[in-house]
Amino acid sequence: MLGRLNHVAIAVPDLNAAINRYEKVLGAKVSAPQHLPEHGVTVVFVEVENTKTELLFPLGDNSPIGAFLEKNPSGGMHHMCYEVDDILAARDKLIEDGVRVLGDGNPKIGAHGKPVLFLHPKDFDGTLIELEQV
Ligand SMILES: CC[C@H](C(=O)O)C(=O)SCCNC(=O)CCNC(=O)[C@H](O)C(C)(C)COP(=O)(O)OP(=O)(O)OC[C@H]1O[C@@H](n2cnc3c(N)ncnc32)[C@H](O)[C@@H]1OP(=O)(O)O
Ligand SMILES: [Co+2]
Repeated sequence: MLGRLNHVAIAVPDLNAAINRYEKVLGAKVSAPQHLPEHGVTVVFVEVENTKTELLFPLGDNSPIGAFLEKNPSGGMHHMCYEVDDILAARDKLIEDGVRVLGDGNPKIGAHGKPVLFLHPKDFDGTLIELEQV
C-alpha cells in the first residue's frame, strides 16, 4: 500500500524562528507559508534531496497543532506522510483491518493540492500517519 515517504512534520511554537533556523543555520530551501484554514494549520516545507520536512504552526481556534503544542510546548515530531496510489482503496482496507481513520473518513485536500487522510496514532505505535494520494 505504501509508496514513498512524502514528508515528516514537526509542530513548531514559533514559525518565523523555525524558518530562520532552517534557512540561515542549516542552509535549507524553505517554501513560502501556506495558510490552510480547513486543517487549522499554517505550513512551510523544507526541501531536501530525498524528501521534505513540514513545519506546522496552529491557525485558528480549533487547530490540532494548538492541542499538540500545549502538551509539547517546545514543539516536536507530529506525523509522517506516506504516498499511496489509491487513497480510497487504502482507506477501505485500513478500516477493514480495524485502523481508525480520523475525521469523517473522507479525504480532504492537503497542502500539495492532493487528497489526504490521517490515521490514529494509537493504531501505529504512537505515531500519527498521513496518507497522500499522488
Ligand atoms: C493536511 C494539511 C497538511 C499536509 O501535510 O498536507 C498537514 O499535515 S495538517 C496536520 C494537522 N492535522 C492533523 O493532525 C489532523 C489529524 N489529527 C487529529 O485528528 C488529532 O490531532 C488527533 C486525533 C491525532 C489527536 O486529537 P485529540 O483531540 O484526540 O487529541 P488528544 O491530545 O486527546 O490526543 C489523544 C492521544 O493521542 C496522542 N496524540 C495526539 N496527537 C499526536 C501526534 N501527533 N502524534 C502522536 N500522538 C499523538 C495524545 O498524546 C493522546 O495520547 P494520551 O496517551 O491519551 O495522552
Ligand atoms: Co502533513
